[in-house]
Amino acid sequence: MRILVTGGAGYIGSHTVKLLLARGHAVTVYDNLSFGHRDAVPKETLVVGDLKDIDHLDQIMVVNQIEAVIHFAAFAYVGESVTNPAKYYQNNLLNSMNLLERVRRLGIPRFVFSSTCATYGVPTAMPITEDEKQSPINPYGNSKFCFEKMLADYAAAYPLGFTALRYFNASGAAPDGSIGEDHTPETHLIPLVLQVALGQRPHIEIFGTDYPTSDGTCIRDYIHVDDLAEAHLLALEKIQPNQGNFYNVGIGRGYSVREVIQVAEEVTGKKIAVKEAPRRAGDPPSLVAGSDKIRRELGWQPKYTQLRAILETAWNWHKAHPKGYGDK
Ligand SMILES: NC(=O)c1ccc[n+]([C@@H]2O[C@H](COP(=O)([O-])OP(=O)(O)OC[C@H]3O[C@@H](n4cnc5c(N)ncnc54)[C@H](O)[C@@H]3O)[C@@H](O)[C@H]2O)c1
Ligand SMILES: O=c1ccn([C@@H]2O[C@H](COP(=O)(O)OP(=O)(O)O[C@H]3O[C@H](CO)[C@@H](O)[C@H](O)[C@H]3O)[C@@H](O)[C@H]2O)c(=O)[nH]1
Repeated sequence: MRILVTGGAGYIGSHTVKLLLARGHAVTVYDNLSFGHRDAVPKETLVVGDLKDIDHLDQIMVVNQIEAVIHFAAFAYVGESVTNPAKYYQNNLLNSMNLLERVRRLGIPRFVFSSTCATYGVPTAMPITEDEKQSPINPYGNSKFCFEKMLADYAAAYPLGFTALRYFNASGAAPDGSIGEDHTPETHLIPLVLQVALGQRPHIEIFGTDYPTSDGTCIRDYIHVDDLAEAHLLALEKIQPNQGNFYNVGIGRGYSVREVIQVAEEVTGKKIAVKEAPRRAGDPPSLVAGSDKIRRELGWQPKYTQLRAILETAWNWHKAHPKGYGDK
């Protein structure tokens, strides 16, 4: 398939591009490199461009005879979305909407969207199934939720098929050590913990120790980035015109912030200093995936089911690339 990957030079995008290429697809990456990295993708695949330059993007889709779009490009910091919602609605909703409209007009039949468990807000039951009411508690989650609705309306009215994958917490790195997680600024728990292990930070702050969880810290479902990548390939194969599907993608087991730190100490063999800090705005206490639907309907099966194995791949990447891609 000839596939456009927006945000393909980013963390999850680059791992998906690697898998798409390995499976013989023709890939065009469209990324403005605001967070992505030139070295994260083969240079012949990369078009540097911004989603808001919609005519440029349209031209790229026409020239490359695109048959499917995987849409990763977005801003993804939950905390920042609370203080700067405009930035999130502009990029994640308005720019996405413009892309979707061009996709429709060009008659491109397949669209895969990076959604998130942040669309559920504070769920009523755990693990979270796709039937859970979506009630986001931060602007980031709202921006993704609105776009899901737009996709559903488009698929009902037009010959477009889509799959929205609601990722839980992406983590880990390619096992061959070639690509990994490098955000500037870094706000994600696992890379920050590993930066402490590398001696690049004095301690990790634990955001909130009074949550209604087993040890008072937030619980998340950490899913290996290659297992996420595989979900995109399976989704692409199954998309049908006029149909839309929503799937949770997680391993179905939650780890608290303290547990992540403990496993990181085991994997790295280093003591990780911690500092207890107030809660971060917009964080739900616990998010764990019920992913039966994607297992059943797409035959998806995570290869990484233990945090330890996930952290080992992340640690390999961070040890070998202490400055990440070194371009920011
Ligand atoms: N990381 C997670 O745990 C997680 C969980 C759930 C959902 N998601 C979603 O998955 C997607 C990818 O997340 P990620 O962690 O890989 O983030 P990332 O920041 O590494 O990747 C996003 C990419 O999009 C690009 N981009 C952003 N705005 C753009 C624009 N206007 N034009 C062109 N390119 C643009 C960035 O340069 C970057 O390369 C996002 O949509 C995010 O919301 C991520
Ligand atoms: O220095 C830190 C950083 C994070 N946390 C906590 O660790 C957990 C995980 O945080 P983080 O790694 O920042 O991920 P999330 O905020 O859960 O967000 C990620 O996962 C979401 C799905 O859960 C996605 O939608 C987002 O795009 C993605 O950034 C949260 O409870 C944080 O409060 C800390 O305690 N200290």
